[in-house]
Amino acid sequence: MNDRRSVMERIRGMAREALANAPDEADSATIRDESAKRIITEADVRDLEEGARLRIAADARLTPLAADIVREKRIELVRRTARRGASAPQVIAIGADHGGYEMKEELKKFLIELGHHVRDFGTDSTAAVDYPDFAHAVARAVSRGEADLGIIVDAAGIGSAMAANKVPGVRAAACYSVELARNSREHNGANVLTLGSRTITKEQMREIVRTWLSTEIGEERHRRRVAKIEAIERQYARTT
Ligand SMILES: O=C(CO)[C@H](O)[C@H](O)COP(=O)(O)O
Repeated sequence: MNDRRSVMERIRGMAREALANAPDEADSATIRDESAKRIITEADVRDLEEGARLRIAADARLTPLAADIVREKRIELVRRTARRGASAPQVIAIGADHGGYEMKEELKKFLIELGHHVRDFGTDSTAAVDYPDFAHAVARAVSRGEADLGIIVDAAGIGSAMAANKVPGVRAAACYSVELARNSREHNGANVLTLGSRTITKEQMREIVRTWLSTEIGEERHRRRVAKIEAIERQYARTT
């Protein structure tokens, strides 16, 4: 039974990945597709014609020279954005305190249904614990690259965000709605989501998580601002 379920999950995951990678109708006129690259260099753009369209990954960066050529030749960059609900399988670290334990268990089932790999950092019951311990464990996994993203649940979702945001490289956002979830990814590149089990229903949790996972950071201006957040972090980083 478990084998059958895991085969079904893998098939669903592959279908989602294929959908996410399929070209958009609107992209059929794209002259070149460089969406597999994270860095677009001069070599990728120099032979494109004036006004050409170039399809690139949502989080791709352009070297200064490539950016100059794009500007000069008025090349249209078509950034690829993930379709709603169509995120590729990822490793997601999850955690909760006693107030978030039950919702964390629902969340775990939901993430597995979506085809993601879950690393559960506890807690494992409704016995009272301290949320910073669990928020820290999830945030550290994201910071070290042991998980792609993290989701933490406590009663309000606020304390866990505060704790997680102390960990270098973590941008945790407490989201109470689908709109905030989308905004936290598109504008702020949030890599940790915190939820308040007493502020949302299980159905809202699923919609918030689905949206959060299937939204990527958007336009150049948002990435520039996130880079500034990172620069502030570096400014205060201890060297000893
Ligand atoms: O929401 C939280 C942090 O943001 C905690 O879940 C909340 O503070 C726990 O409180 P209590 O010990 O009274 O259950």
